[in-house]
This record gives sequence, C-alpha cells and structure tokens, in this order.
Amino acid sequence: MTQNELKEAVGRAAIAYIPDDCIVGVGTGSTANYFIDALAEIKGRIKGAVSSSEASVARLKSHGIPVYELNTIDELPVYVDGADEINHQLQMIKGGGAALTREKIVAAVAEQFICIADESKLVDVLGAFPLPVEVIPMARSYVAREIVKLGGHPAYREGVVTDNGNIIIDVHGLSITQAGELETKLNQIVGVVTNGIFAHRRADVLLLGTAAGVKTIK
Ligand SMILES: O=C(CO)[C@H](O)[C@H](O)COP(=O)(O)O
Repeated sequence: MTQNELKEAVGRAAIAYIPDDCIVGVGTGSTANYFIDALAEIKGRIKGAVSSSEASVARLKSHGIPVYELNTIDELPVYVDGADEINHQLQMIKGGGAALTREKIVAAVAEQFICIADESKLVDVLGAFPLPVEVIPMARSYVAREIVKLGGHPAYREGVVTDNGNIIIDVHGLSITQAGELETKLNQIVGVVTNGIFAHRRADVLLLGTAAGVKTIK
C-alpha cells in the first residue's frame, strides 16, 4: 500500500469514533484531509465541525459541512488530527503544516483526541522531525537564542505566516525523552505562542495505518 492509501484508510477508520448529532473537531494536513473527505459522506448525521486551520475550513465548506467558530460551542466530544511523529505513550510532534497553536486549542477543548497516522509516524523517541515553534515575529531572534541554550538548532521557516499572523521556528537536533518538561520550558520563553509537542494533551487513541490494516493503540 502507498503512504496515501494508509492515510486514507486511517481517515476512514476515524469515522467510527464520531457520535451522531455532534460537532466534530477537525485537524489539518494531508491525513486530516482524507478524514474530511470521509466525514463528507456522513455529513447528514453530524451537526458540523470546528477546525484548526483556514485550509481545513475551506475543505469542510467545499463539502457543504457547516463550520462553527470554537467560541460558540461548549462541548466537543472528539478531535481528529494527524501528527508528524507519535511515540508509544501517544505523545506527538505536530505543526508541520504550521497549524500547531489552533490544533492545540481545539485538542484542549475536545474530550477525546483521535490521532490518525501512517506507520512512518510512529517513533520510539520524538525529535527526528524538526520541532515547530510558533513565535511572535518581533521575538524571532531572541527566541532562537533561548532555544540554542536548551540545546536545539533553530531554523526560521522562511515565507510561512501562520493563520494567527506569526512565524515558525523549526528546532532541529533534539532527542525528546522528557516531552512534558520540554513542552513547558519552550512555552515559558517570552515570545513563544506555543510549541508542537503534544505531551500535556496527548492522543487518547492512535489509529495507525499499516500494510496489515489499521491498528488501534490506546
Ligand atoms: O500538525 C499538523 C499540521 O500542523 C499535521 O497534523 C501534521 O503535519 C501531519 O500532516 P500530514 O497528515 O500531512 O502528514
């Protein structure tokens, strides 16, 4: 199976976790896009969606799925999203698509986080994928210097502006064994909006696309 077929399989498998008549939290990226396409097939039994990016809002709307603003809802049973890396504790690195802050916000509201990923995303130790950090533009150089003090190698993601009007610094060279601690430390640097470690709010369920089928890991 190709990587895209594995992504499509997990996008479809996530539909089993969507209750009737609910608003669904929807993530960002190529795997999330397969989920959105599968969601369109059952749109008659959901109320609509809230989303973590303008790109996913556009895709949801193109399917005729109503999109709600997060502040107008008070409960979200489930959030479905991909990951750049996920470990066996279901901690993740996210933000390859620069949507990490809104992803973290929607995930925080959701009762359940369903991560959908092909098997290439499962790792023993997080950090081979450069860790995205969303930063207020004027703090870019300061934050980069602070990241060096923590042992990382920061690289400015040129030409990228987030949906929130900020920039992304990708941190290379990390081997993240204490994910929760590093998530907190990075977020304490003034000028950081948030970083792409999802350890304090990790996934509840991983649907992993493998050649042998979709595996469920809890
Ligand atoms: O965090 C994300 C976007 O900010 C995505 O979930 C992550 O980059 C995975 O993307 P893809 O499904 O395209 O591999």
